[in-house]
Amino acid sequence: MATLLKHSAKYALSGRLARLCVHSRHGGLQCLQPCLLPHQRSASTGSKILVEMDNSTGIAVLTMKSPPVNSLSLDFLTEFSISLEKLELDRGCRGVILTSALPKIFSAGLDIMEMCGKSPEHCGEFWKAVQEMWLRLYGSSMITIAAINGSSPAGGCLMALACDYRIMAENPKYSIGLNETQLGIVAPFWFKDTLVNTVGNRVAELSLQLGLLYSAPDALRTGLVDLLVPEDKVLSTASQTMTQWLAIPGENAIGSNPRVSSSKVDLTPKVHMVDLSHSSESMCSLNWIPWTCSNRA
Ligand SMILES: CCCC/C=C/CC(=O)SCCNC(=O)CCNC(=O)[C@H](O)C(C)(C)COP(=O)(O)OP(=O)(O)OC[C@H]1O[C@@H](n2cnc3c(N)ncnc32)[C@H](O)[C@@H]1OP(=O)(O)O
Repeated sequence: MATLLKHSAKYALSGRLARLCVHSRHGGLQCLQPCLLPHQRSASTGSKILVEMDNSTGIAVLTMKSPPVNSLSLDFLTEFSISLEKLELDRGCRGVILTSALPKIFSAGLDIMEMCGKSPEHCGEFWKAVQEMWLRLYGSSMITIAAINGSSPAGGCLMALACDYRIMAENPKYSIGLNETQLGIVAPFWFKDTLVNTVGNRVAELSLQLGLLYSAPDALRTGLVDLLVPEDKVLSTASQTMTQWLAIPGENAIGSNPRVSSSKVDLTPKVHMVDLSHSSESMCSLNWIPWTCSNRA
């Protein structure tokens, strides 16, 4: 039982993770959920995001559940940022695993309908929400791991790139990448910077110029994701990886205990980011919609 409780402490997440089974000392498979005490976990759900927090490990699972494709609408982005902010303010939360409840899709990226025929005010509000999502995720003082259990084009890829570590299902049918160019859009510079920070200049250059979507194996080869695992192991591997990351002593690792206050997080070492507001302006001034923006002649 002690071993099992230790495992429970390690993996004890309500809902999806809590349903994980481990080998007990006695050889059989045991489900962790019955071992969890109610006070160890909490769950909150909005219409598009489910947050499951395990207080014994300090790990939260943030599950996107907005059919059909977890597109990043204004409502979605608002709920996402609020969820992340709440976790950030919860000093017991040290790590966040981002995943999807939808089969085959992590996120389809920005919701195209939000940018189609909308007023400049709406575009501005929407774009601000995109930036807010990225800032919250990228600048988080918690360890963030993307458990990519489906395709993740464009803004979906950006979300994954904003995390500290990416684990993807090794399904060759799933693809990931910043494919904006294929849609006739130029990815904003901070999308580009986030990609460069992960895969380096040359791969980023080719990816962005050609709007490449990588299959899971190719994404691993280029360094776009860090690890491929069988689909049914994505979440459990993310949990194990998180435990390793959280074991790094606090002085050396943002996100370890004691938590660094989010107000003290300095983004500059991670990205050369200046004024994001231009993206909003250019989107509106170009009257940006995917299928009317052409590439340069
Ligand atoms: C300053 C400018 C900055 C610009 C930055 C842009 C970044 C972006 O994120 S732009 C958005 C780019 N996204 C994409 O290109 C993804 C397009 N979608 C797909 O490739 C596929 O839909 C999928 C691989 C995600 C899923 O394929 P699947 O075959 O399973 O499903 P579908 O039949 O294609 O789609 C189902 C359903 O979902 C709607 N949909 C898909 N993507 C989006 C989206 N991004 N926004 C809104 N809605 C989307 C699709 O139209 C289908 O709807 P219906 O069932 O009603 O037809």
